[in-house]
Amino acid sequence: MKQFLALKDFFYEYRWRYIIGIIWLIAVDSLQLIMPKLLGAFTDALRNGTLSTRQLLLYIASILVIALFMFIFRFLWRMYVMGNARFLEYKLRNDLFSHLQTLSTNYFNHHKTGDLMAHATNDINAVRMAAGPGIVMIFDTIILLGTTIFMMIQTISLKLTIIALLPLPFMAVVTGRFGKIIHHRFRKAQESFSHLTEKVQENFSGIRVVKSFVQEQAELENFTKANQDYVDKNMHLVRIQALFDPIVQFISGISLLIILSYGGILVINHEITLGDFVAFNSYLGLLIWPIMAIGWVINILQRGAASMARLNEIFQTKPEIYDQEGLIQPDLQEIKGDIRIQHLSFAYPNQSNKVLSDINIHIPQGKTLAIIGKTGSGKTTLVNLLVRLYDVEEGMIQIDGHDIKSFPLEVLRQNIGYVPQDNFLFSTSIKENIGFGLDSYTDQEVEKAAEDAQILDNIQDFPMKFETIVGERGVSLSGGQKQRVSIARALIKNPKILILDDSLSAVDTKTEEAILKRLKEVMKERTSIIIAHRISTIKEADEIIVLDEGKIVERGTHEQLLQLKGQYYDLYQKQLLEEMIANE
Ligand SMILES: Nc1ncnc2c1ncn2[C@@H]1O[C@H](COP(=O)(O)OP(=O)(O)OP(=O)(O)O)[C@@H](O)[C@H]1O
Repeated sequence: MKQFLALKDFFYEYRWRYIIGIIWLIAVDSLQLIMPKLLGAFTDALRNGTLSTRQLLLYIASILVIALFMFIFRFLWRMYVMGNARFLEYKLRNDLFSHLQTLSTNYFNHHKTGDLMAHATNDINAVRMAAGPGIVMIFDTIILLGTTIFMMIQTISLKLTIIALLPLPFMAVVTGRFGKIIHHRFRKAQESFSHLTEKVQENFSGIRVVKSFVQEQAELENFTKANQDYVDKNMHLVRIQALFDPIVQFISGISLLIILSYGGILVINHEITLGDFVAFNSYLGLLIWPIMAIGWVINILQRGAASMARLNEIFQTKPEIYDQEGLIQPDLQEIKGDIRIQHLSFAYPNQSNKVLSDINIHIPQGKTLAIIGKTGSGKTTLVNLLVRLYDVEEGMIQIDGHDIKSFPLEVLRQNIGYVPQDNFLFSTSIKENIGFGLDSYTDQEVEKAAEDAQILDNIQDFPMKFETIVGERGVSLSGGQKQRVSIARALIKNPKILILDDSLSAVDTKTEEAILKRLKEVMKERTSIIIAHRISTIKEADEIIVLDEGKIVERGTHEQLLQLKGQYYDLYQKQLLEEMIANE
């Protein structure tokens, strides 16, 4: 249970709510104990024929008042204790989300989104159950068991109590065992459900591929299989749940049988009164729940502890990229944009082969560097290192003469406008997508960024203009429109460094020319890095480097590279030929 130590601050902060909740719980339990005695006295008075109308009314009034107070106190303890559990759930989920946000890209490369979602739902839920119903059950079980048994022995009969309670430990064992099996089967059903939803989600987001490959029938069969599996797992669960109730009823039935037979004899022998017999019966009814709860509470706490252990593991994971003490210079709050890369070599974490080898580049402030090269040659990796999605191990990247690790991470990233290759858009309006990186922005700023990215005309043509919702991952926009919204999102930050990773590949050459012309204007004072496969995108750059298997194999201006008659020249010739054929 040491896993819960991580929550000690929460329990301390909310201790009064717990204490007050438990006081209300004790009040409910105490009132519950009066009921059987009242019933017993009522029965005796009935049997002896001494019950007057006034007394009858008094009994009715007492039962009503007790029931009313129990109603109020039950409401109160639930509000306090269960409410606390909800606060804990809220805090844990928030903490988890904000911690996950700090973790590095590499962490997400190795952890599936589905697993992270499971932590955020199932694990947090299990901890909530332990911190709410779990705690209540512990107290309730102890209080009710202790006091009820005390009342049975003290006010009725020790012998009858011992004999009647004999079958009940079996109930605790049965509940514990059943609880485990039910939980296991429940988990299996949950997993099957996750698989089913994953299938559906994938099918719908990939619906264009499914349709164009005429795979509807095959997909339907896959879905039916997954759906069948889900129903099978649920039937498995229902079977065990259906067995559980009758077994509990059976065991409590045995106790009842003992009371009827042995208690009956005691009444006949005048060792206890008929009222005692009735009261004893009611006490036994009160015991069923706490005894069942022993098994449940053990399961709930075990499950909560296992989930807490999984969450603790995430909380203890440190981000790989962070502001390192000793390296960081907090007063570096500005970036001008002079970039120098020296003897940079890089391999991805836990990989032996180098993706970049001995890279040396200098991009003076305001100049443009273009990177071209085959797929997989390391272009994206190089810019990922510049925005510190990964950290450099060998060699150095400097901005304005300082190692990039000396800049606070936030300053570094705020000053770089990065348009990544995948152009991820959020399923919200175009306006919010463009303003994504800013705390506040005006409509004019959004329009200006859209204009600079040459997307303003397109947006004006949409009926909802900037309020157009782009659909999940931006599906309702064309590839080229998505790219330009992503560029606008980078430009609105007014970055000192702009990085375009293959960001113009989906626009036609005319639009590309227009964007580049505009960008030239916008980026006059800024440093730019443009990655592309098309020479038309990069030929105006101040320097072009050609990457091949992580090494710079050629470098210079467009003209210089053509004169080299190497890879760049070959590519240029090939693209010229393609263009000619396309124009014919
Ligand atoms: N997260 C990663 N973990 C391990 N290897 C990676 C990772 N990302 C990329 N790589 C590998 O690094 C190499 C360079 O990839 P990179 O994405 O930098 O190439 P690229 O030149 O940008 O390619 P493209 O033009 O297709 O975008 C590739 O061999 C790729 O498989």
